[in-house]
Amino acid sequence: MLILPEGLTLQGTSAAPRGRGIVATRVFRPGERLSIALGARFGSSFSITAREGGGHKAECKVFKRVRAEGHDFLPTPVRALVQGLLRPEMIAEVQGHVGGFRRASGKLWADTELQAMAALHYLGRETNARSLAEAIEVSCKLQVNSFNRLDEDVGQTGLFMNPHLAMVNHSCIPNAFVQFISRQAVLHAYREINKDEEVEISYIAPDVENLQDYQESSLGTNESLGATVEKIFPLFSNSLVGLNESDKQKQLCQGWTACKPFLDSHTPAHAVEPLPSVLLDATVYFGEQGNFTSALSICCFLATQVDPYKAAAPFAPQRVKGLLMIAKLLSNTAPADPHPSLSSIKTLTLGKSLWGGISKVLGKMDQATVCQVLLELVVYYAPAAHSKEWALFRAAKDLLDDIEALQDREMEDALVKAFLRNPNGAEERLFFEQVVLGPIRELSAFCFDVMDNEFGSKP
Ligand SMILES: C[S@@+](CC[C@H](N)C(=O)[O-])C[C@H]1O[C@@H](n2cnc3c(N)ncnc32)[C@H](O)[C@@H]1O
Repeated sequence: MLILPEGLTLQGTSAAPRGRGIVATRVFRPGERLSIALGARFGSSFSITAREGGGHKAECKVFKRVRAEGHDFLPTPVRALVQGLLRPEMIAEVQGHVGGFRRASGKLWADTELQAMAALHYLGRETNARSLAEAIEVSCKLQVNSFNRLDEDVGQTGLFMNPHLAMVNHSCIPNAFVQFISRQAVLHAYREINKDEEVEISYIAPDVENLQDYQESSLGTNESLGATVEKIFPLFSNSLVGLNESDKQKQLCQGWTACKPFLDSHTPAHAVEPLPSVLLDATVYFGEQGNFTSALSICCFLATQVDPYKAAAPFAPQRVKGLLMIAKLLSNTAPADPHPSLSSIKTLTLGKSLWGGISKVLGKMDQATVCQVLLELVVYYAPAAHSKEWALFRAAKDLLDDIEALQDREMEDALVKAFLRNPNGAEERLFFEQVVLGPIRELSAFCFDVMDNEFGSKP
């Protein structure tokens, strides 16, 4: 019997077309936490020598068998299944749709069967029709109900299962989303949720850790890319990981060409894939090269022309990340130098007129004030996007401290504080439009030229 947190109730039956679902019994404000759930972390494929303490005793025997066969590694789905079979109570009430898996694709069913056999083998259990059926059911349950996520300790993919969260149904227009904080999963309202309204998350939203069965590709958080802009780029994309510079360029040229139909149509569709992903990859590419100016104009475009359409809530995690990214890049591009030295090859590859245009905007804008406002927005929205424990929240706080320590900014600081106190006041809006939004829009206008310049011009 599931006992849900205050404000939520379980409705429906597993026989209903959508099965059971979670319904709000009171109003939740946008960004408000609906629940914090502890869950079982399954899988997390790992090197056995690295982390085997602290688990279920029976798992030690599994590790011994794996090692005895000359392996030091158990793939995530098999380890997850081993753990699921050892803790059946965690998944007793969730759906498995075994029939659906059997009917789905040959490969999915063959993988599921193979994983079930491997798990039984390493558990030392006999493989007969009954044990195989049990293992297959547990595997299906894990695939239907687990969140696919990275393990922050080891940086590898694992699964997260919580019986409450497993009851949340999918919507392409969700009213809630899940964020992971250490071992907890936090369910936030994405917009206002009314009493008696069903709580729904998107299983396919790229920014939240997705339910595993719907996740074909993920953005991931591979920290190894973080050498350039203090580990912030990896929060965006990892699809170029492992490629050398020339292959990255080639992949981006292909991606940029694939984007052209979306740009050249009468109604440009900037939030439609592959454009957002290609632009994200391009920021990683430019960032790795130290070409922060190009990365900046793309990030400004994403923040103004893409993210607000992909995620309407201003506290949506990707939007908060985008704001911090712009602030970081601005601090890497200041002060603007109208005559870049010959040594700044990456800047010169932009071409004289493009560089001239961007540097003119950088030269006339008040970069410290823009940074300060963006960082204040990050600090304001981060708790609703995630929590105050979010690395982005702390990074923004640290940068804000640096800005506040700057000398001779009393007037600018007062304007920022006035805006924060009353963002809808006429003068304050004007300040935001002219000092912050204006330059960001101007920088975003160079995005396509920057892309054309590096990845091929318009046909
Ligand atoms: C994580 S479970 C959600 C809880 C589930 N309804 C139950 O009763 O256990 C995912 C399963 O719920 C059902 N489901 C979730 N969202 C749905 C939707 N929008 N339309 C139809 N079925 C949905 C599908 O059967 C899916 O495999």
